Amino acid sequence: MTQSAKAVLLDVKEASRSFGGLKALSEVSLYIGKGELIGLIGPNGAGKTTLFNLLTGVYPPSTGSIILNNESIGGMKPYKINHKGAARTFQNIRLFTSMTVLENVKIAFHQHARHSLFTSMLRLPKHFKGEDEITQKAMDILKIFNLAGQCGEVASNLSYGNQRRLEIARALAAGPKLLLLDEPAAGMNPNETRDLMNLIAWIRKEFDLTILLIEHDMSLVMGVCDRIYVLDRGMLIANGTPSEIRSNPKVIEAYLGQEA
Ligand SMILES: Nc1ncnc2c1ncn2[C@@H]1O[C@H](COP(=O)(O)OP(=O)(O)OP(=O)(O)O)[C@@H](O)[C@H]1O
Repeated sequence: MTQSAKAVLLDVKEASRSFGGLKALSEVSLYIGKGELIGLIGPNGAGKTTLFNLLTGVYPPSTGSIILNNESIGGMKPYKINHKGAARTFQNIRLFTSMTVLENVKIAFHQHARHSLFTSMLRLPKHFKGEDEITQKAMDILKIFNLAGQCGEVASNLSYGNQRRLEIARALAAGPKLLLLDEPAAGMNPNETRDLMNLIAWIRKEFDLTILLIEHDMSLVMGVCDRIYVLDRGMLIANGTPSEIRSNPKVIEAYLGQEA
């Protein structure tokens, strides 16, 4: 796909981020077209999570611009970027572990719900209607992730694989246009990983999503992504289809360097 062939949802231009003397990202430019499923790979410390942190407002870029849906979001607060349509999951799962599975998803809906604090505080009829609607919507999402049967379970009681799935369910509840998944299959066994990848491909279509996926498992990224960006030591060293990336000498060198 060329950049002009499809509407661009995310456009990153020469984004850099330094931490003290360390340049974690160096003038990275990339785009993601609406509806694409894009992989982001690179050796340890390449800057993948830092890029996610810039895209979701954890840190502002030191220089450069980030455009989401034709709007500049670089340096916005995380909740604002979330409202603009970008939701993420984390490398280390971040659930409300003492809340139930259902509550974890409902919280994300509440952050986007229309009923006001005023109606909630006064417990007006509109509040209860809104609450019922949110419970129903949360249950619908949990069903997709096969977690409805465990909706009353405290999140920390779920298996590791299910906690990862719940985190994705929660991100979806925010109604994102762009879903950023940071190693969603980390710690899963091969069967869980395969199921998760099928699910990601399915939700992409069902929810009309654009997805950026960080993943270490190369065969998994190659199998599911339309295009792949490769970072190494903070710089973008390649961009292409899975087969182009597989045979790219710079990519092979970066990964061999890691093993050495
Ligand atoms: N908040 C921070 N303060 C200082 N240095 C940081 C910070 N965040 C990231 N870095 C550094 O920036 C570089 C890139 O880190 P980052 O976590 O983005 O890499 P990564 O590609 O996600 O790595 P991994 O695959 O190991 O998760 C590393 O050298 C890291 O130590």
